[in-house]
Amino acid sequence: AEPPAPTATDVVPFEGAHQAGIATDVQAHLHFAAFDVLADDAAGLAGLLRDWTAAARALVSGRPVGEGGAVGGDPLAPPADTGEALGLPAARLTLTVGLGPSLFDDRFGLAARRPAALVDLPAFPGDTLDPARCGGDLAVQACADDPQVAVHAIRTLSRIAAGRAAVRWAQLGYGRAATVDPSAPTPRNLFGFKDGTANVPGADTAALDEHVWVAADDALAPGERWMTGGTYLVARRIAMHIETWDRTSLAEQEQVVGRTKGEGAPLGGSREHEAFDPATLPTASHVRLAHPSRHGGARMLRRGFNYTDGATGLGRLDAGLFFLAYQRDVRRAFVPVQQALAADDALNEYVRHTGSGVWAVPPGVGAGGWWGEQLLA
Ligand SMILES: C=CC1=C(C)c2cc3[nH]c(cc4nc(cc5[nH]c(cc1n2)c(C)c5CCC(=O)O)C(CCC(=O)O)=C4C)c(C)c3C=C
Ligand SMILES: [Fe+2]
Repeated sequence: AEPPAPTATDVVPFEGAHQAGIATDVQAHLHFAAFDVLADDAAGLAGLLRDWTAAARALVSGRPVGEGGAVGGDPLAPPADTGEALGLPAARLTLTVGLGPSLFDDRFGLAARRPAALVDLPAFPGDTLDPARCGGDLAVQACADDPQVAVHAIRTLSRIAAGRAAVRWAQLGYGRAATVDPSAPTPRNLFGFKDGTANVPGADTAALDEHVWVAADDALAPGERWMTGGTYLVARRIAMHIETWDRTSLAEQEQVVGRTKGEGAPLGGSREHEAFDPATLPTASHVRLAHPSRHGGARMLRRGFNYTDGATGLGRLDAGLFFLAYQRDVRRAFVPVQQALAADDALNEYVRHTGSGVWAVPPGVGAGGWWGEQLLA
């Protein structure tokens, strides 16, 4: 039987000034993958990104990829599409691509095109990073309301990349651990607290222009002007010691975060979205230390997901937050905020950073365009 036609509300437009999957209302599921590029020149890299873009156009509209799709091609050849999303809706799938610092080396002749803002993240006190969960020449964030749709998308892109790029590490996530839609109920992280209350709203174009999108007047050097309209992504896989947290009193939990657990109100207040003075919160509380007032007004768009990856082997669940944050300049947002948190955050007793990456996220794709064309065409 023919798969049902995708409905308009199911399909997030692929083309635009900025890539989809950033200001887009957060979907319920994530499959994130970092890739090592195997192609050995810029033409090979550009070819991969063109092929990925063509596949992405089909995937986000709920169509199978390639000639003949999953079941309509040559019966003696492997199907172009793997088939597990046949009959599933487009599920608001978005695919968002990033280019890592390691891409800007001699392999592709891109050293002079590396944006100054694409810094290698410094080591932060307390980091316990696993190199097998760090870095990547490329990253793809697939978000969808159906986990199988997100997994099909990453599987398809990695299949198309055969011989040109290989998955370095990947992460599944669920439960929209942060929201960008202030009118939606704020989702909760695995510590049971609302997460995303003070986020940059995805519909607030002025705030996005100020805090998320790279602007033409960002003093970009000639070689890095391709980033205009783009943004920078930081990913951190943060293990949360939920068993320790679950033995902590409610009062202590609220002191650690700086907000109430039920309503999500700032401590001393009563409503989630009310204004507050961070100086009135406990000194080492997470919200006080992360607050823009301590960081020159810098904000980031948080788009993290909860994860649960089985058990640690030490009788604990391997669970946490796959923190994703988009910002105009990591040197002004993630880096100073994480420096403050790593030094003093009361939450540190309960969390460990185990994976990390930073990527330049090129601007959106126009009609007939492809990911990264501003850099590689
Ligand atoms: C470096 C940036 C941040 C990391 C890493 C981070 C980890 C982290 N956060 C929570 C839980 C909450 N965070 C909240 C607010 C909040 N967090 C950051 C930054 C990082 N968090 C910012 C900038 C803010 C907003 C501060 C503000 O402007 O008020 C909250 C409160 C609700 C909300 O506003 O979203 C919670 C809860 C966990 C559990 C965690 C690591 C596992
Ligand atoms: Fe936080």
